[in-house]
Amino acid sequence: MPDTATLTRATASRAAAYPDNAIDIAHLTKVYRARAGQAAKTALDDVSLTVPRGSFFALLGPNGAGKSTLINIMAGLVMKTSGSARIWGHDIDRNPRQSRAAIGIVPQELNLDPFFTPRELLEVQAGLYGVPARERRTLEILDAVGLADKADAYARTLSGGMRRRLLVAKAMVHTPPILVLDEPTAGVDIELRQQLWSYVKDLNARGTTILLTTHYLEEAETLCDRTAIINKGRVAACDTTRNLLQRLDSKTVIVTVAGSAPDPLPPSLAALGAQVKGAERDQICVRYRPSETPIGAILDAFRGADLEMTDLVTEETDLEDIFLQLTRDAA
Ligand SMILES: Nc1ncnc2c1ncn2[C@@H]1O[C@H](COP(=O)(O)OP(=O)(O)OP(=O)(O)O)[C@@H](O)[C@H]1O
Repeated sequence: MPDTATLTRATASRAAAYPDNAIDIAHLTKVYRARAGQAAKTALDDVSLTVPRGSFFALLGPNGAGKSTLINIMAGLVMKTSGSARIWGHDIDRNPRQSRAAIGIVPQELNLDPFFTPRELLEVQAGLYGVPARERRTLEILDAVGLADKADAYARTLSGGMRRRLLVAKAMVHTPPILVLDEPTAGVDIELRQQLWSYVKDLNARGTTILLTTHYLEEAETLCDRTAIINKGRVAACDTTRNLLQRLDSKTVIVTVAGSAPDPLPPSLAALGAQVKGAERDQICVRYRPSETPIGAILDAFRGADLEMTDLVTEETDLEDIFLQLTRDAA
């Protein structure tokens, strides 16, 4: 039977192998130095955030918010000014090799050597990461991203969507527990986008932690369980996507009426801030806070106004509303 010391050692090594947080960033600041007539630029300003192991995490922010800087620091490509970052439990300063090995990065740019075939590219990449030949999964990975039949085609003959998927494959050769995708679906058509997501979702279901930056907020909303919004180098919000969506406490009800809406609107509807919309002026919209106004009270106001309702829909707040509000508030 193993003794207590052995058990403790085993537990400790399991904890190191499976940290609670895949990424732990504390008080990270990056100032790009002034040069060639350009002033110094603070790209990250005291950023702290954690990405729990196994999560599908969205990192959102407008252009220039600091997302690429953050990713590049994690990948060991950009030097931080201050603060700390741990990748899969490895400090990027103290254990740079281990922290780099724990992460696979799919970059924004389609930077592939045009004279290599996908098979060669993955083999070279596996070599760079020191993956022994017998442990390489070149064809399996190419198959997973739908490129098995292009294994021996020159990269320059691949379409933009295929190159994007090849970059995902390249980031996966060393089987990192964390995959970072920087704007992976920019310029990728809907079908290929879905194919890419089905692969990435599958990776996540099998335990890979995913960090995604995207401009497609609906992608973040449907795929990601947690979301951080960064703006001007600062974290404006970081929460479960569901909590963020509830944060605005705002919904809109749109009622279509027979004929067109009366002008002016009856006082009971005007008091709710109702607005008339639609080419036929037959839609009356009311934006409300569900925590303050029950939907029943709004419907009562419509009934009281003696309008014939022919249709009714409610619209939830989406991530775009939250994103706009948070990035506008900080502007
Ligand atoms: N090498 C650099 N030298 C000086 N300033 C830089 C450098 N790289 C980035 N910046 C500046 O730092 C800020 C953050 O840039 P970063 O590329 O990290 O933002 P981003 O959120 O990734 O933007 P995008 O969505 O457009 O890629 C920007 O103002 C940018 O101009």
